[in-house]
Amino acid sequence: MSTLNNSTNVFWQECQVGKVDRQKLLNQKGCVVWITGLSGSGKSTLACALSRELHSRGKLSYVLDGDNLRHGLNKDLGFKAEDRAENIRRVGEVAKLFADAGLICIASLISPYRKDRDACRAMLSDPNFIEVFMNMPLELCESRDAKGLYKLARAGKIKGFTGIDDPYEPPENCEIEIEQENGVCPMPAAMAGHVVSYLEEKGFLRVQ
Ligand SMILES: Nc1ncnc2c1ncn2[C@@H]1O[C@H](COP(=O)(O)OS(=O)(=O)O)[C@@H](OP(=O)(O)O)[C@H]1O
Ligand SMILES: Nc1ncnc2c1ncn2[C@@H]1O[C@H](COP(=O)(O)OP(=O)(O)O)[C@@H](O)[C@H]1O
Repeated sequence: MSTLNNSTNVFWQECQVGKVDRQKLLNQKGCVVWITGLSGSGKSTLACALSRELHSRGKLSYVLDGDNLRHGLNKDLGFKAEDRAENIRRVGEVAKLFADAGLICIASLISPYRKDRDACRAMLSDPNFIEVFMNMPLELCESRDAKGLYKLARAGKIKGFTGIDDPYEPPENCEIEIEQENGVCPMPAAMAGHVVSYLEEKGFLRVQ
């Protein structure tokens, strides 16, 4: 039986130290960089390169990777649509906490359904949710097949695999799109640089 929506008679507790104080301490603004795309599109690679680049600039970030979270927080969830929705909802809530802590939270999940990603966007105030679309062709992702999962999906040994027999709905209004240039995928450092430039331009890497 579901116990969702059972939190009644609970009250919000305020604390004297708030987000603005934490941001001053860190000299940065908390936000969520949400990386979406097919398996093998380079989400984790970008997340790590971005976290490394921010670290080298003295900026505090934390990566929430779909694969990793499914080892703990989300180990009870599978890949049917409602499980993916709950996966995204939970990660959205955790990312919101990290952003409130003043961190640049980097979430890298397939997050294939538009409405689930949009619900996360709605959870945060809009400029603080930066959606990055890894727009890599299925053929490239499948040719990489770092984990051998596409092969298993093609052989029918994994059912409901994103891009094969489960849909991926590309974003319609993402803040950043990473694409191949002349048929070549940008290097990880270049992809990270693209996101860092955006964060810099929008004022997330300082507190005035
Ligand atoms: N059916 C199916 N479809 C897609 N992916 C699958 C599936 N089964 C297992 N995997 C592995 O799970 C990783 C995706 O987890 P996510 O939490 O990011 O998925 S989702 O956002 O809930 O759709 C994904 O990791 P990445 O390759 O890093 O994307 C896969 O390794
Ligand atoms: N920009 C890139 N250039 C070359 N290879 C890449 C790039 N991004 C990712 N890869 C390679 O593609 C594979 C899948 O990348 P990964 O980051 O694990 O994707 P995802 O997290 O979306 O599943 C890995 O072997 C990785 O080294």
